[in-house]
Amino acid sequence: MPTNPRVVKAFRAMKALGISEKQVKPVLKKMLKLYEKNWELIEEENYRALADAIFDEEESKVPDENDDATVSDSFLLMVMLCMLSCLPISSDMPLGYFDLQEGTFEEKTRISNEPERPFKRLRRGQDGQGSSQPNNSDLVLAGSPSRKPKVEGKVLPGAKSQKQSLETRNSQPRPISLQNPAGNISSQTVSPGCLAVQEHSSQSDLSDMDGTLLSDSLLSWKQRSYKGKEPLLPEPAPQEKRPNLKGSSQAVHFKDPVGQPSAFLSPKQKVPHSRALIKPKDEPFTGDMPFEDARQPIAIIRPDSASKEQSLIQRVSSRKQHHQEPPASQFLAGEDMEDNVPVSSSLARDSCELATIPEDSPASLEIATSALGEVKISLSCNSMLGRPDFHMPSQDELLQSMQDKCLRSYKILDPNFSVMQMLKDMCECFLDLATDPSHEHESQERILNVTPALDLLKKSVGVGGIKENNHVPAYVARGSVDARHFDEMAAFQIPRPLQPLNVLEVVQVSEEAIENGCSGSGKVNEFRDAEFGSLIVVPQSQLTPDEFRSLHYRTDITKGEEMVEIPWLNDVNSEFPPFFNYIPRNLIFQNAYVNFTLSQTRAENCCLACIGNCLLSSTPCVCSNDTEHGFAYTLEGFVKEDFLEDCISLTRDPQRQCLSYCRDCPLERSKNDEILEPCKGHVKRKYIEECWSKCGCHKQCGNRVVQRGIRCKLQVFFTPEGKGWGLRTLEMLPKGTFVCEYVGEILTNKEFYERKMQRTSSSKTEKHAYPVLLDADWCLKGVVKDEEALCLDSTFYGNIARFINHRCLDANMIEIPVKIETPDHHYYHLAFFTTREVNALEELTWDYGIDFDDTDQPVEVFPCRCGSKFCRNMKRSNSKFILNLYEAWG
Ligand SMILES: C[S@@+](CC[C@H](N)C(=O)[O-])C[C@H]1O[C@@H](n2cnc3c(N)ncnc32)[C@H](O)[C@@H]1O
Repeated sequence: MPTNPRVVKAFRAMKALGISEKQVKPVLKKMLKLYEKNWELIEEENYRALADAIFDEEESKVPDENDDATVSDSFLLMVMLCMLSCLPISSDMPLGYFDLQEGTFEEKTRISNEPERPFKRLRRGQDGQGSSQPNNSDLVLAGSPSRKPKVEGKVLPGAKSQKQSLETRNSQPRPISLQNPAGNISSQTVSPGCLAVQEHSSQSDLSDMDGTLLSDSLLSWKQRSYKGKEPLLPEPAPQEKRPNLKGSSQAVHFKDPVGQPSAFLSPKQKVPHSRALIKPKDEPFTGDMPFEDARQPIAIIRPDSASKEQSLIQRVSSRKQHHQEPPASQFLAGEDMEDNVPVSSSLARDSCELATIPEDSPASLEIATSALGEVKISLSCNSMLGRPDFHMPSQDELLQSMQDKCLRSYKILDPNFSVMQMLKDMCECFLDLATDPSHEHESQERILNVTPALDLLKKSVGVGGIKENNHVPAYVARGSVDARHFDEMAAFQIPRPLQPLNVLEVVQVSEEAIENGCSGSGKVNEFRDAEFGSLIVVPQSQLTPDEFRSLHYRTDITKGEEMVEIPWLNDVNSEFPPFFNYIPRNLIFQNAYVNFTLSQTRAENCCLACIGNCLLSSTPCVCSNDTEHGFAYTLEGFVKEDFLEDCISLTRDPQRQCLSYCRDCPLERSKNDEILEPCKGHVKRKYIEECWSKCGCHKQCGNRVVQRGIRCKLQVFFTPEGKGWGLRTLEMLPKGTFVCEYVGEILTNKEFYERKMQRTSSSKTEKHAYPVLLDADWCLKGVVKDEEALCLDSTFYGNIARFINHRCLDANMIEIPVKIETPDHHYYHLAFFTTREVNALEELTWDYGIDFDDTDQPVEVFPCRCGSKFCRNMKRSNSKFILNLYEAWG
């Protein structure tokens, strides 16, 4: 339980709305971070901000169209929220005794076997079990059809008066009625927190409510939350459908659709003893999920809105297609450009609209939309024209400034909040930043980053079809700004085919351009001089410096750091691999305590007396002590079958998997939260111990596999399933083959969280690699110190493993901790070995152990496209899932 009384109060207030602690916690945490623990902002208007944020969170979950209960749930929440604005919540109000009047909102009977969406509000009965501790009852729950109590009552509650409402709430716990299998209604007292229920006190309340609940605020909620969905807000209940207000008037009626006691999988409940929360998912798996990478700009806007009707010629971007189309047209606007670059008539849109915000500020905003729903926003900060102090603010600066402004001015929850106004403010922020001398240095750097790419474009005729004279200032033309030139928007690029690109030539030119100093202010002037009327023309092909590098390392992404070359290939689209610094070994970022000293490795921990190959010795030396039956490797260099199988079953087999729980979990501690969560458990693992420099054996000793580095022929490739880049083998790999190690920066978990928070607060959207915890040892000793609670982050520095994608349960690789230079276990290497024979060209995968339900974890959850029949992020029936699991593990 939280000890902070403000946290308790917040929980209490939300509970009164039928929102469980489990729903509140993650959102409250985020808000505390966002508001820098400014509780006043959270507590304002009876925690309206908090309720709003929770509501948004629920709304953002993948909608299940068939789940009518979801709509009902959300609807109830809306209603309650409206209530909240009229009814102050008292801190000493008993929890959970709001009743829902028997009424007329019918929730359709759930007949499907599908697991339910994790709408937690109706499942508070299970919340108490919500920790991730293994729960024997889970199997039963998972195997049985999930059912949800049917909420019969749907009368909109009323508040006759605040006083009366409070009295009602402060009265004794009231019974709720459960409809038994025979359909009789029996009353029984339900403990607080069992169900989301709604308050009313008398018939007159109801009369009031018919008129009052469908108030503006509720309607605005409705509009906000249920755009385009089926009746979200019922008409005011017709008189004849009004509930019976007699004896049971303060009761909630549930009806179990099939007359069985209801059983639910609470979101945190796990299918038996699974390390990685093997549990059928609620999110529908659809093959047509939008691909993040398919973002494309769509239009050119003429800042001069007078000629807007002729000025917008749009380029088709087919977001739904997986394969991006080759560039079919140039970007242009205005008659003067039409001859220069042909535009496919089929690509032009008839129904484009251009909205312009009135010119009453130093900046103007134009929004172009098409019938296909594509939108382009153009900010024209007119007052910058000709200003000598103009410089380009970074996107981070701009967003941060905008964020501050939102918090200050709007406090986010202003019901009249207008995005248009916000965007106008954004123009103003831009203007402020662009003319603030204190940011000038940074901005210059940014310009330097941009210009080589532009220079290249100028020189490389044929790249994306840009003609010699058609390239223009990409980010500034006559005071108009195109956001794509913030480097955050690098992914937001126009697709260009690789084929016509003469790679060598491009790289040469780019290097030449950089060497010749074709960057910086000189270029800026050149751009300013470019004559394109008042158009913003976006060059069709832009290579960022990172892309230049990627091209350069096309034949070896490791930059020569490994024994083998690892090329990359993209035959799906024209995306380049993300830029990162290739390192073949882990590097300490800053505070991690990793001691590699020779003196630390005591004589009794290494095989000083060995010579040659330890595996050939008649008695295994001390370096095999960590493994039960001698060395872990065979003479051929593979992990031994029994050891490997042991490792596999420890992580995959529900019967064998074993989680241990820290008393004081460093992971939770590192979040620096007011509300400390209990440890979520860490998988117990087996280690391999390799010989090291202090040992007497040869470098080619059979007990030195991981430290000798990558030997397999690998390739980084762009996956066609929408997982981004992946790693595959170009040769057949026998079972137990060492593939590579997970290499990255060694961070303390505190450092990692700080990094994560920075990324969140700066709204960075770049894709990043997955951090892995080095937590195998955390529960074996007492309290792990912060500087010893480590993880590896390969976002900025890493090796080839940063491209390995996740596969639920039956991945073809497994990660095994390998101890090499340090005798203690808080730092170790994480090595990938094949779990079976892997064919040439097969993608290499591992199970990240991710819980797709848990948003409060170090890693960010993604919609899984692993394709495994054990996928934990797929909608499937419980029974089939369990069947698959038992098929796999007997
Ligand atoms: C370690 S990176 C793997 C390389 C990544 N695909 C890339 O393009 O750089 C992890 C990220 O890859 C993506 N990813 C990995 N496995 C996936 C899967 N099974 N389904 C969908 N996306 C996946 C997610 O975006 C995840 O955050």
